[in-house]
Amino acid sequence: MTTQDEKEVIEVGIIGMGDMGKLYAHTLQRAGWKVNVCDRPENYKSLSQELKGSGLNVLKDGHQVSRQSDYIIYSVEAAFIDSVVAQYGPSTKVGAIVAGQTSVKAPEKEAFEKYLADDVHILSCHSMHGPTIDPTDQPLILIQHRAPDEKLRLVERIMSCFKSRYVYLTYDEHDRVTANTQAVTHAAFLSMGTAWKCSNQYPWDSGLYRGGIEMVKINICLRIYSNKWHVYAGLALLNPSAKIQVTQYAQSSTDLFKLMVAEKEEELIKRVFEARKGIFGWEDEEEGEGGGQRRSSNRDASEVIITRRKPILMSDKLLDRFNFAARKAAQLQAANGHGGGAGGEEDHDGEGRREEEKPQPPNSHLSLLAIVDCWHILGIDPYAHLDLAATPIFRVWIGVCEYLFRSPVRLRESIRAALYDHDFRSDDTEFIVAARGWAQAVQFGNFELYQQRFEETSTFFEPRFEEANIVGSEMLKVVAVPSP
Ligand SMILES: NC(=O)C1=CN([C@@H]2O[C@H](COP(=O)(O)OP(=O)(O)OC[C@H]3O[C@@H](n4cnc5c(N)ncnc54)[C@H](OP(=O)(O)O)[C@@H]3O)[C@@H](O)[C@H]2O)C=CC1
Ligand SMILES: O=C(O)C(=O)Cc1ccc(O)cc1
Repeated sequence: MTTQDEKEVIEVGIIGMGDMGKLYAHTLQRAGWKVNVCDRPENYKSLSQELKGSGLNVLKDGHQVSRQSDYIIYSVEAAFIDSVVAQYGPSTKVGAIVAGQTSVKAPEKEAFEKYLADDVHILSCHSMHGPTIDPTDQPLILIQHRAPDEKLRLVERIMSCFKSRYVYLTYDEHDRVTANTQAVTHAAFLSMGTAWKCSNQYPWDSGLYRGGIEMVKINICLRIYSNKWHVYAGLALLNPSAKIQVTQYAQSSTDLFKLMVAEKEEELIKRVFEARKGIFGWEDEEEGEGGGQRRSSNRDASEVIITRRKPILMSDKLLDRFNFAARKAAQLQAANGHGGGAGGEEDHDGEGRREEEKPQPPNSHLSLLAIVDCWHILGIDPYAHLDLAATPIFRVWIGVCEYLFRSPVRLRESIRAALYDHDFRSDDTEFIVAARGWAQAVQFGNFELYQQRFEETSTFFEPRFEEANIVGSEMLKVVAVPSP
């Protein structure tokens, strides 16, 4: 049967028409598949109204979707997966394939095994990007858990319209990898946000946060806080591996901070440079660089260089580009009468210099030193994850860490600032408290506590979300596409 013939007979079903469900439903429908969708029964009327004329077949509930679809994707909150599959799973059409979009797979696997009859296949998925990112070239994880190869081929044909890059993992591999890539990365950005909120100061107002790395920290942090808390809570609290990573991140931050306040210079340098060698492979005073093995053909060579060892993800030029995007967004925001700040300061200082020409103040960059230390202690190779399940945010995160660590001069400046520049002490103190607080929230597994922590900070930053999302999108666009 050709794919065109398959489109006549195969029906795709989506249960949960939130952001990801809608992205999937519209993309699949545009590719010519018949798509049955539903949200909660109480949303049936409003959803039917909203999707009138869209070509999507809106049904009342998950029973109806399950009974008539050949490939069903659950796209609901991770915390609800058990109860939703318990409800609709028994209605699944005989021989159908069932998948979940859930960001954490342990509860999904358990629910599918518990509630799905033996005559249905389990072949799950996870798009490694948010609903506003172009799925082209992004990793799309496929998990062939209980299904023959012919069903995998069918799923590949159906999903080909996303133009994503298939990555084949088991359920358990998925959770280990995403704990390393997503959970601990989010913990770092969530901690920055909480720390700034507890200092009761927007970082762009204090004058301490200028320059490309700062732009990344601020805008990605705000991007995360502008999203739905349940996505981050689910993937951290329900992933058995996430506790280890997030706890170590808080521990690494604390250990480094203690060396900083005690001004133990030698010990701090030793620890940071050991982590540098372990993660990036650069010897003590060696300037990390590509080695020029192979260059990406469709990019500026200074932006992405494929090396024998590791790709270089971030350059001065890219960071400058972020600064530029940030200034543009700030101007736009100011023009719209909303102030303007998360994107950077005015174009010129009193001396007529453009922002990027002003000397950049040194920064302890504790959050970056801590993540590299954390990867090193846990034996995580972040580069190995680039080919597997890297989200755009994770790529930006490795990129800025690599940028800081690449130059021994830059790294030593940061260590010096950490030890002797007390301007950052109070923010770093808040950061430690925040990192430990987030680690506890994950250890306790308490959704309410997580939601409360998340919302307290997101409310603080809300006025700047629009601006930060413009800049954040620009950053992710530039770094997001995996190197060929
Ligand atoms: N957002 C992201 O960046 C990504 C999210 N994911 C994962 O995808 C899944 C969906 O996320 P996302 O779309 O962002 O979240 P949303 O909150 O936007 O969507 C979830 C939808 O499922 C609905 N729902 C809940 N219970 C039922 C039910 N019994 N029957 C039908 N629908 C139901 C929700 O309704 P209600 O709001 O009333 O509860 C909501 O509309 C999550 O598991 C998430 O982890 C994966 C990749 C990226
Ligand atoms: O890139 C990130 O880490 C995001 O924040 C977006 C995201 C959230 C949840 C997922 O399951 C996949 C991607």
